[in-house]
Amino acid sequence: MKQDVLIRAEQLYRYYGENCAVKGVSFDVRRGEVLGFLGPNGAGKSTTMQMLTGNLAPSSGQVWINGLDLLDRPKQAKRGLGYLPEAPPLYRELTVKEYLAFCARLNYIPRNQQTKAIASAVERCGLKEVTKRLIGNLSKGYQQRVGIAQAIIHSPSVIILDEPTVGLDPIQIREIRELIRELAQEHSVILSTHILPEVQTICDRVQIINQGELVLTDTIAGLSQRMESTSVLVRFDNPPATEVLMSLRGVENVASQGDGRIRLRYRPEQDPVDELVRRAVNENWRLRELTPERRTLEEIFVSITQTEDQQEAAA
Ligand SMILES: Nc1ncnc2c1ncn2[C@@H]1O[C@H](COP(=O)(O)OP(=O)(O)OP(=O)(O)O)[C@@H](O)[C@H]1O
Repeated sequence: MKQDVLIRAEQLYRYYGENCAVKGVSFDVRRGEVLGFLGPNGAGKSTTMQMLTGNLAPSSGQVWINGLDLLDRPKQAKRGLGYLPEAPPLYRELTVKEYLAFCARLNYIPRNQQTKAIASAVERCGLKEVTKRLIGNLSKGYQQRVGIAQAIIHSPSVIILDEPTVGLDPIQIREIRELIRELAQEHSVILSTHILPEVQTICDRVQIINQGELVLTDTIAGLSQRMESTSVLVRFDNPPATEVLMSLRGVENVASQGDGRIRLRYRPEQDPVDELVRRAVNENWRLRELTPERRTLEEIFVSITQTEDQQEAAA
């Protein structure tokens, strides 16, 4: 396995009784990468995260962490991993410091290095002011920071965060995202989420899972490209016939919007705007408006994760 692949999942399957929740999921996470694992509720994100962290046995398939087979050598393999589950395992009756000391022991950090490891996690997660407070009395945002601190206390090469901002208020969300970005400078991160902007703002690469299957893997730059315009809204005082617009190179669909505007959809590699403007001038269509439309990430997500019937029902 190449040195810079920190996690490799190969053909992971997981059944719950008859229900196949994860179907043949394979991917790599490389050093320095922030991978967004995106999918609607029930898509199989948590099940996959639990298999990657050794908390749930796959029905079949394999996971390697830093080249170590997770099923064959679970103890050694897990040392390279930090995990923040959807419901972090916090002890509300302990102080932050007591809890992190407990986590340091759980992660087999040698006794003479524990104080340093705790101080570093406290510093990096912005917990300095609250080390003596009971976890149960902290705000949800601070509790999430404590959850992240326990995930990084043993300096793992990969951190897996399952829905880290769910239930937080907008300011806390912004702070936790900022913290994740900082952590990403030293660790590879897998971020499982159903929140699209989270992926856009934090990740380098995204994978979309739907009904247990990976349906898209792309870089954030590639995703931005998919969002580029493939339609344009136009309005003419002297509109040509629909057939004329249909005959423009690249145009696939012409739809009147009822307010005098017309939407032209075209193939991504064949932008018809230059020809349209030229002909509008030459043939006196009296062009009054021309607005390129961008697909939102949300639309791409819906088009990938819903069937045509579902999209029509939602429209
Ligand atoms: N312990 C379980 N027993 C039976 N079915 C389960 C169990 N855990 C999950 N499932 C089912 O497996 C499928 C995938 O669930 P999973 O929790 O992995 O999805 P998810 O993408 O993490 O969704 P969410 O964001 O809602 O947590 C769902 O159909 C769910 O009902």
